Amino acid sequence: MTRVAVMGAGSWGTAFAKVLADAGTDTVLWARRSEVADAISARRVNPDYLPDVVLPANLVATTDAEKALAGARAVVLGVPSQTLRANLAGWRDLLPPDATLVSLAKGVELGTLKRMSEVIREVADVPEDRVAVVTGPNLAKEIAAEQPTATVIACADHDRAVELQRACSNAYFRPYTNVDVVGCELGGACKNVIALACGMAAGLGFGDNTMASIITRGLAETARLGAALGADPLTFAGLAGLGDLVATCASPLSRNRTFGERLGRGETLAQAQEAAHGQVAEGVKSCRSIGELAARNGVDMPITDGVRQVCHEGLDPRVLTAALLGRERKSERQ
Ligand SMILES: NC(=O)c1ccc[n+]([C@@H]2O[C@H](COP(=O)([O-])OP(=O)(O)OC[C@H]3O[C@@H](n4cnc5c(N)ncnc54)[C@H](O)[C@@H]3O)[C@@H](O)[C@H]2O)c1
Ligand SMILES: O=P(O)(O)OC[C@H](O)CO
Repeated sequence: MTRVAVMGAGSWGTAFAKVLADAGTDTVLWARRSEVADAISARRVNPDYLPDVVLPANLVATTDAEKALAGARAVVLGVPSQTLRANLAGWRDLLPPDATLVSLAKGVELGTLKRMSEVIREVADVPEDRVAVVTGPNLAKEIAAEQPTATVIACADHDRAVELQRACSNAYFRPYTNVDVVGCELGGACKNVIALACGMAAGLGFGDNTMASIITRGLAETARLGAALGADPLTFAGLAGLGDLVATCASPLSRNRTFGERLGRGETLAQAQEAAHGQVAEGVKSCRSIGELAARNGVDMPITDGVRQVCHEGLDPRVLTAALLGRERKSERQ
């Protein structure tokens, strides 16, 4: 792949740009703020998001979207889910014809209930085979520290997925391809909500049995939604499903898990948001859109619904625990 533009110099956009540059791919990183682009150009560091990481010398940073996008074979979108539509609309006229549009975001849009690939197709007016998704157990800070990681590149067009796979394969980053875009995206979006629940459990002082139970039942409700929306059930046993759930639910680096832990310790939504210092915990918004998507498709997602009630209706996490355990008894397969 000749050239890649990464749009968004937050934690993951910056780390993924480093992955591409370390793979030998000609990479340009677009930052919203000139301080960030200047620090990357002058000092090889992104002080706001990855202050301890030295970025590769071959990574170019700019605030000029036109310059970033010119001649790009792939355009990687590294902005938060709920801002993707507006950001992409601003770049639409600059997108190179036939470039692969790649989503890094893990969420479901509020209001439209669309997955990120659906938002991209709609805004950029491109067919599904031009849209890819990168997802999996990918905590940005660990990847930026070059710790070994696998990921999934999902695209309906297998050849495009392989092209991107080549562009980002390096000594510490191993991407697999998958044609199940729906399943991969749902896995990435739903695990943020389940990580909030695991964080709440940790904040309440519960241990590993509780975590394992939430992860496993969280996977069950994610897979139920996937089945209703046409995903391949096996995707949820892979990196985009179980892999990302385990990483996010267990890691103190996860913003979603950390946010949930604060709620579990009794902080309000506003207090937890303030402590997040503007870093995105996608599950806080996506618990609403995923819940609505589930309801629209007649799918029961009790953990997701409980997280929504804690975040947006002030439910006490202890009351949620009692409510989840007190539900009607049933078979594990239901
Ligand atoms: N951080 C991770 O470890 C990680 C890993 C995998 C996937 N993701 C996903 O990648 C997406 C981006 O996450 P991130 O961690 O890079 O987020 P972040 O908060 O670290 O950075 C967001 C970036 O988007 C830019 N941006 C553009 N428009 C914005 C707006 N209107 N509001 C806020 N920010 C705006 C910000 O300037 C910033 O550069 C999320 O969907 C997240 O779930 C993150
Ligand atoms: O920090 P989080 O909770 O957004 O999770 C980061 C990644 O999605 C983990 O794969």
